Amino acid sequence: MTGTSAALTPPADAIPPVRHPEAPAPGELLGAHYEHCFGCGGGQPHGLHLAARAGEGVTVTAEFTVTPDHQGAPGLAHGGVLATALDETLGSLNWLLRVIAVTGRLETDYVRPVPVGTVLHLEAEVTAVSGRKIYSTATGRIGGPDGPVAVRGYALFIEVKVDHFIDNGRPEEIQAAMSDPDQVRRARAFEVNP
Ligand SMILES: CCCCC/C=C\C/C=C\C/C=C\C/C=C\CCCC(=O)SCCNC(=O)CCNC(=O)[C@H](O)C(C)(C)COP(=O)(O)OP(=O)(O)OC[C@H]1O[C@@H](n2cnc3c(N)ncnc32)[C@H](O)[C@@H]1OP(=O)(O)O
Repeated sequence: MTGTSAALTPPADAIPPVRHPEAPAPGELLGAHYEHCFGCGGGQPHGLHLAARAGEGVTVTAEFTVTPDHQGAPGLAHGGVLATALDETLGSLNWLLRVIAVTGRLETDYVRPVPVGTVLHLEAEVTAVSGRKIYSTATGRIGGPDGPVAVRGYALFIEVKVDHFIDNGRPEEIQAAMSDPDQVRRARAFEVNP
């Protein structure tokens, strides 16, 4: 069984997403949005180290290698970790819109078990935008980019300002991020929307 709830159905006045003119070219790696992000950061030893690449339009592809650190049942990926992979891939789409957004709702279908050692091939696209609401979907395949679907994700992201993090994040990490020129550059890039 698959499908999404009413909250993930774009309203009638939703519009197609618009790729930002300065979005990375198709094929370009997006890079981590934060060094200590569990989904994409290089500074998390047991993180997913998910690497997303811009696609055509408002799409991305990403790969995630399931390691023994990601198990739920013996030899199988934990469902919450797979949801994280979907969340991270879906979240990276917002960089192509140059919008900072957080996950409001994420729904998942688990279609096939994902063994340790698997490379999960993810693809995601923004399907619609309505005001601050960004609707997107993703699939994760095993055995190759054209292999069988193992997981599907459907999400609603909500646009926020940088202040969302500054006001809510623990001060230690916020201070460290604000002292990191790369992080500040990335945060500023979001703020110069045309
Ligand atoms: C130098 C300092 C550096 C700082 C860092 C700078 C840059 C960082 C760069 C990138 C980082 C960006 C994101 C991280 C990326 C990837 C990680 C993966 C993604 C995540 O892991 S991210 C963490 C998990 N995520 C949260 O931690 C969210 C917690 N949450 C909230 O913070 C609020 O809840 C919020 C903001 C979501 C909304 O709050 P709000 O007050 O702004 O807006 P409001 O409630 O009015 O909602 C507006 C419209 O969305 C609808 N709506 C809202 N929520 C809904 C739901 N759940 N279902 C259905 N509809 C929903 C309403 O119904 C309304 O719809 P309508 O307009 O039609 O009435």
